[in-house]
Formats: sequence, structure tokens, C-alpha cells
Amino acid sequence: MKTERPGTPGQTYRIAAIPGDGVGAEVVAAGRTVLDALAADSAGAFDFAWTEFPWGCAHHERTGRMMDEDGLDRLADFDALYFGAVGWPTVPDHVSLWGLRLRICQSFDQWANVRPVRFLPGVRGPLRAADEHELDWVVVRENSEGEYAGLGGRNLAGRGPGGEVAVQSALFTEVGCERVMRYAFDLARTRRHRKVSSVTKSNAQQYGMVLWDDVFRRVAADYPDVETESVLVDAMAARFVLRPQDLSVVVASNLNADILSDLGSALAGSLGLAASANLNPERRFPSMFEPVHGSAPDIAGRGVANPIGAVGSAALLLDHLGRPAEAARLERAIAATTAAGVLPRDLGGTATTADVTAALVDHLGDA
Ligand SMILES: NC(=O)C1=CN([C@@H]2O[C@H](COP(=O)(O)OP(=O)(O)OC[C@H]3O[C@@H](n4cnc5c(N)ncnc54)[C@H](O)[C@@H]3O)[C@@H](O)[C@H]2O)C=CC1
Ligand SMILES: CC(=O)C(=O)O
Ligand SMILES: [K+]
Ligand SMILES: [Mn+2]
Repeated sequence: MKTERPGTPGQTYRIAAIPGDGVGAEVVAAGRTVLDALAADSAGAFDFAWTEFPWGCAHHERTGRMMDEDGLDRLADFDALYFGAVGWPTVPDHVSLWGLRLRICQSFDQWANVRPVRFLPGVRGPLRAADEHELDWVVVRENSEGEYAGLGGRNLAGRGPGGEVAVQSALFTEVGCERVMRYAFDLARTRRHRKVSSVTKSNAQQYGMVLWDDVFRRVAADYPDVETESVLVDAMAARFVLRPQDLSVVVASNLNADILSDLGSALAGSLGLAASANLNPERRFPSMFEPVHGSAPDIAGRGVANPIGAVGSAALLLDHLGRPAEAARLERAIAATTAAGVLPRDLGGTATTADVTAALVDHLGDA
């Protein structure tokens, strides 16, 4: 259990950095620079003690494992985990993802994955005609079960090559649905527009998604002050593009929210902008903060990755540590940086990762 007292002066937060693969290392380094600059400017109110874990695909090539055998034990007592991305062509993606990110999220019961879709000044995206304040929604992703429960098997019927079969099951539990939906409703109550949209596919998936719908109706009854709707996932994909103005909190299963949150970030301008928090809301285990994007092997190692998703994730980390004023300051620095036209390549600019990071640190001084 945590003994941290949020906001106590002179506090040192112990953070485990897990940069992982590809651009993960580049954007985590950028996020650490910005967080350390914030701490240096806090007049001794707080600072960060970092421990870096060199886990990922290179570690797998050396050791046959994505993380050390006692890795979870070593992470368990940190105040938070700051993650980059995992995945490299040398290791099959299902091995790398399950060996590190999914292992951490599922072992530490980080069941709520919060993924804001933010529209920033100075960034042109497919929906840029809209005013930035009109478009502001957050995807709450069920992060512990559903389609990523890891249930199933291959060649169950003993068929050989050419006749193989595979089953990939989805697990939906009443407890799992209910807790993430309550989280979404509680979040909606903190927002200007008190509304929760549930994403379903119960017309085709008559067991898991019908349970999902039943639980949503039951939980919604406890929040009469919050507007609700239930939307099929295919229609919701179209809604994100055509009529996102009336979205506020969107709650969806693991796979559906994974897909929709990439769509949301692309609509805001780029996958490189999107931040996320993998939360264990009970705080029995550390929560993990990471950009939504992956390791981007196509641009890795060139110093051009967009660090804004990782820095936005650092803002979510500050919020979780009980530092909402500092989180807001980081958010303002992000908006000031894009408004000033300091844009990396994925946003149509020429700024390097280092340029954007330097601008973010400079703009911390604005507020
Ligand atoms: N949470 C995680 O660690 C995740 C890991 N992955 C893994 O990442 C690897 C690559 O997967 P992809 O499907 O290519 O997804 P990806 O998110 O790595 O890249 C998709 C596209 O977005 C661009 N992009 C991503 N992040 C960017 C950034 N910060 N700045 C500028 N452009 C950026 C990439 O250049 C690429 O064109 C795979 O091994 C996959 O399994 C994918 C998603 C999440
Ligand atoms: C694995 C992946 O794509 C995600 O967690 O977003
Ligand atoms: K990531
Ligand atoms: Mn994803």
C-alpha cells in the first residue's frame, strides 16, 4: 500500500522508467527532461528519483525474456511507472507485448486505461475546422479482460499444418464491466459535459457484449445526473469523424477502445500526440503512464519522434501523484508549444524531438 501524501512539500517521487523499444526510448527521455525541469522549478516542493529498467526486445535477444524474472516485484513499490513502447521486428509482436506491457498492466490490475483525445492550437488535423474547445473527449478503455484476456489456444482439435484452428476468446465479467463503467461515470461528473457513451457490439456478440450492455444500464441508474447513450462500435467509428462534438466520456472494451483511441488521436492530428494512463484506481499497485503509440520502427533512432504524447502522459502521472496544478502547467506548456508552431514532422513541421522538448521546457516558464 502507498503511504504517499499527495502534495506534501519536499516530496521525492520514486518513478520507474521503462523506455522499451524504438521511439519509446526517445520520448521517455524527453518526458523525463520536462518532468525534471518542472521539479527544478518547484522551489524544493518535489522531485523525482528515477530508476531505469532496460527491458524490451534487445533484452529479450540477450536473455530470452522481455523483463527480468523478478521484474514485477522490483516495480511493485514505485510511486508510478513511466513507459515508452514495446515491439521490434526481432521479436514476434505477441511475445513482446505480452512479455512486458500486458504483463505489467494485467499483473498490477491497471484496469482503467484513460486516453484523452486532445485538440491542440496550431495543429491541423482532419477535424481542424472545429474550434479546439468544442472537441474534447476521453476514451476509457477496459484494460484487464475483454478481447485481451489471453484465453484460447491453437490447434485445439489436433489438426496438423494446413488444417489448424485457433480460438481467441473474450472474457467479460460483471465485476470487470462495472468497475470501468463506474470509473467512466465518476469521470463524467468532473467534466463540463456530463455524459457517458458506451461502445458496444451486442447485435453481433450476443454473450459478452449483451452482458456489457446490461451492466451499463444498471450502473447508469446510479448516475441520474449523467446523460448516457449506447452506440455500436462501427457507428461510433463514424461518429468520431462526423459528429464528435457531443462526446465527453467514451467507455469501451479493451479492443474496441484500443482501435477508437488511435482513431481519436489521428483526428486530433497524430498518433504522436496521444497520452494515456493505465490506472489501478485502488492504488494497491503502481499505475503506468505511456503514450498511446507504439515503438514506430519506421522513424526510430532519427530523433524526430513527437514527444507530446509522452509528455501528456507525464501530466497524467502528475495528476495521479496529487499534483494537478503541475499537471495543468505541463498541459499549458504543450498548448503553448504547438501554438508557437514548434511542430515535429508528424504534425507537418520540421522540429526534432530535442527542439520540441526544449520548447516545452521554455514554455513551463510562461505560467
Ligand atoms: N503500448 C505499446 O507499447 C504499443 C506497442 N506497439 C508495438 O509497436 C510496434 C509498431 O507498431 P505500429 O503498428 O507501427 O504502431 P506505432 O504506433 O508504433 O506507429 C504507427 C505510425 O505512427 C507513427 N508514430 C507513432 N508514434 C509516433 C511519434 N511519437 N511521433 C511521430 N510518429 C509516430 C509511426 O511512425 C507509424 O507511422 C509493434 O511492435 C507493436 O506491437 C503498438 C502499439 C502500442
Ligand atoms: C497494444 C496497444 O496497441 C495498446 O495498448 O494500445
Ligand atoms: K506506448
Ligand atoms: Mn493501441
